[in-house]
Amino acid sequence: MRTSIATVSLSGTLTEKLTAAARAGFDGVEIFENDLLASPLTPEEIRARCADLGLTIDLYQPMRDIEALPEERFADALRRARHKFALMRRLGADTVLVCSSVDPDAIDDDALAAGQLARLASLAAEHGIRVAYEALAWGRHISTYDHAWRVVEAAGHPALGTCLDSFHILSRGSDPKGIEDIPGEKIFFLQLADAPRLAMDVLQWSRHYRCFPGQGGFDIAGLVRHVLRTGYAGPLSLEVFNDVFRQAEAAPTAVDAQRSLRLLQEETGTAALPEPVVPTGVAFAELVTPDDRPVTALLGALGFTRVARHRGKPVDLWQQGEARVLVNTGPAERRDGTRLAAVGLTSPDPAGAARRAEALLAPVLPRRRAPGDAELEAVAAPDGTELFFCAAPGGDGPDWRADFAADTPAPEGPEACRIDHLALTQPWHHFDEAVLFHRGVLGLSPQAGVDVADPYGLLRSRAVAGEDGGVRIVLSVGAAPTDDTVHAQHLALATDDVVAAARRFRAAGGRLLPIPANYYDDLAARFDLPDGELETYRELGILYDRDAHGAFRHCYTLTVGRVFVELLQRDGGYRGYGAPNAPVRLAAQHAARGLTGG
Ligand SMILES: O=C(O)c1ccc(O)c(O)c1
Ligand SMILES: [Mg+2]
Repeated sequence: MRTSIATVSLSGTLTEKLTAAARAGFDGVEIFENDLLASPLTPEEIRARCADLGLTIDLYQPMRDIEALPEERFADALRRARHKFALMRRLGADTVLVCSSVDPDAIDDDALAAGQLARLASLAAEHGIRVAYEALAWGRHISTYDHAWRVVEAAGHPALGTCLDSFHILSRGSDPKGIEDIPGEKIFFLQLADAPRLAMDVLQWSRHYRCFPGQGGFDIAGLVRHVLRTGYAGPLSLEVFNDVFRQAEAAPTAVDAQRSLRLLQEETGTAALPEPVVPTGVAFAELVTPDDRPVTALLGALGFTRVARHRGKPVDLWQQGEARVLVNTGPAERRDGTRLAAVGLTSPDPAGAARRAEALLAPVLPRRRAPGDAELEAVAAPDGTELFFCAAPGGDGPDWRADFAADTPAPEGPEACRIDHLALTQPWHHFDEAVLFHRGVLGLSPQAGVDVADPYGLLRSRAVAGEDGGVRIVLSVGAAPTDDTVHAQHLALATDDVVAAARRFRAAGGRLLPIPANYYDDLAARFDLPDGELETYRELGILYDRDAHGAFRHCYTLTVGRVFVELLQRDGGYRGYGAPNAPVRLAAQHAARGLTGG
């Protein structure tokens, strides 16, 4: 199906919006009147720009407060309409959206509304224009889609149809099944927006919190299926009023928008994508650093050993148990402090995973490889993290480990150690995009989001995970401006005995994040822990949590550059990430600023 986007969904000037929409692969746009009014381009120039970019103008909008008016006010509305229709001719737009009246003088009389809409449609038809009538969820007398359709049907004019907007329909709790009672050719336009489930005034909710399908709590695919059953053949068009998108750069927002529509088309069976290939494990995490000493001191104290060196690049492989960390001191990376730059994901089908990522507009990374290096498929996540799709050992596809010349066999650790999860801080404009990306591109399932109080702000976080917990990524975003040392990325290592691991780390010279005594006094009140446990946790700075499945113990190293390490132990199938402890951890990290973990 054709895809379209309303210019109001993107930030910038009209020209910037059009360029971003075209580059992201949209076929058309809805031109918002305010964008046109503020543009230095004439309607003819806008039309030419769209044509050059390969975009059709699918809708011009909105026209407000037209129907169910006292006769003298309606005459004035028709005068306005004549001007708009002349403008639309210059623009080359043939469909106008009329939204239901919010005018205090509007009369609660469906016959009057229908009669006036029919007269408006006659005028439109003289200009070769069609009128798509939409019920605003907060319309004065007409606020539901079925009511708007009854009025359109009563008007009985061929140039008058309805515009369905998923937000207005679902925010009111209307049953979208009734859409199937509308003939497809009378649905002149379909606007799609999702939204988080919030208990608030519907106008505020609509104007500030809409998001792209798949990013909120509405069943947009279900609604689209009803629309498709009518035979609707127009575009799927996104109309998203959102305060964050207004501030973000237009180009990535347009890509996020197009990705959301591709996923929606897959879900509704209107377009196919390469099958999702869910990663089964973390093959490695890669740290880039301008100075490897603090990082290698940290890894050494944690029990890692340098086991191999890349044959052609300044990259070392450090290993402990099943946890593998690459330390990259490559010259290209010298500008930034130490950070988690790449993740190797074990994939049952690396080439298939890359094909899906590409079809969903993930930038495919140029291969920085020397002749003879394994040909790894890699794409960039929205935050710039490089994701490498790695074959399982012995599986199909190139083996990343073949690029490394072993210098030491991996030591047998005293207990198992593996990468439990990676926590990646997102640029704050791209949080919802990041969640949709990890779900849609990688096939990971989002868990419930949590908001964590930070002494100086708020941390929003949401985990995405594979079915079996083999891959877990915690996406988070701090209130801007973000403090890199606290809202750093982290690497969480699971062990079978976190107390022993913490003691060994300290004995090897590592420093753990100090946790305030008040936390332990409270822990004693919350949980009846066996004798001696609390004292051990207090001594080491171990935090504790429990859920319906089991217990969780975890502690943190100090931060090196923009990275720190969490040591953790999951018992009895504990599913979370210790969220109740996050406020204390963040406060402790603020208090520890200036101390360094390396
Ligand atoms: O918020 C509004 O006024 C508004 C305008 C036009 C639309 O299509 C819409 O859904 C909402
Ligand atoms: Mg709308």
